[in-house]
Amino acid sequence: DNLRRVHQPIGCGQRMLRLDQPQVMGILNVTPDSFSDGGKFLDRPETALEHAHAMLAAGAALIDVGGESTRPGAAAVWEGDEAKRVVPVIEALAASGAAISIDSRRSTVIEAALAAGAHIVNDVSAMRHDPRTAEIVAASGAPVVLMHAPGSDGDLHADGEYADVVLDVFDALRERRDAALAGGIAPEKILLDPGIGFGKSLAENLALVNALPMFHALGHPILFGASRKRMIGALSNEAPAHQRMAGSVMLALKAMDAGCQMVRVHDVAETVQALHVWRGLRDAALTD
Ligand SMILES: Nc1nc2ncc(COP(=O)(O)O)nc2c(=O)[nH]1
Repeated sequence: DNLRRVHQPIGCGQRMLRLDQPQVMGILNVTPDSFSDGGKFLDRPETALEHAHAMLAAGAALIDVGGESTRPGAAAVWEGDEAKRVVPVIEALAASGAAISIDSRRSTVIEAALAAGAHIVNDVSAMRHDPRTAEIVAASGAPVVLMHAPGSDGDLHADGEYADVVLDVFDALRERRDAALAGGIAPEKILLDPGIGFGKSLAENLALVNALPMFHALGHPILFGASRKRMIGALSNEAPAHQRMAGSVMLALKAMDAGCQMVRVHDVAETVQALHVWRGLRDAALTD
């Protein structure tokens, strides 16, 4: 039933999001300082909505709305302000029929986002930051992304101490999955994410990317997010964040080749175009 679970669609409001084809999640950071697109959308919500609709038109299956930058060293934002940033955008997007995930670690923000029309919860702390989150997610029936970050509940970028980063992240995700099940969240509502760039060195991030197929053994859809992250800059003569598109697309394809069900990206049009080529090549490999 693991195989069945990872291939069955997940609920997105009245619609279902198919996971038997890789899906593209478009990033909408409504924050002053997210590391690669900070500040563009915070002070003018209409530009945020335009950008979201452009990503949907370019083929994003859903929009991931975040109001707190998770960049290393980012200033903490009061949860009330975080909610004020994301709720209006989510309400407007939901009214237009878009599929939406809320990228937050705070139960009050998650609660407000779900009430505003978000369909999926994307918690970079894997529901460790806020003890109320599991009960809110369970009660809502919303699918939840559990992402690995080694820091304690506060610091997402505390250096992880790994004996073997792949096995340790695998075990940590299994533990968070089990905690979610114990909290009353159905297995088919859980997606997992290795948390590229969160408390991992370049070598550890690369090991995780190369071992992505292993994470299917946990029996849940895998979300992969490396878009514009520092590992790309580190591998491509320190290209600044906004110049990491080719590397981001390559990593998204690598994840899709590894069977990941969803990729979280800034550059949607380019990723979707690459996905079409990837699908063409894959389908050509199959003879009738
Ligand atoms: N599930 C998930 N959520 C995330 N949220 C924020 C960031 C940080 O990147 P951003 O500042 O570009 O959003 N990365 C992830 C990620 O890799 N996976």
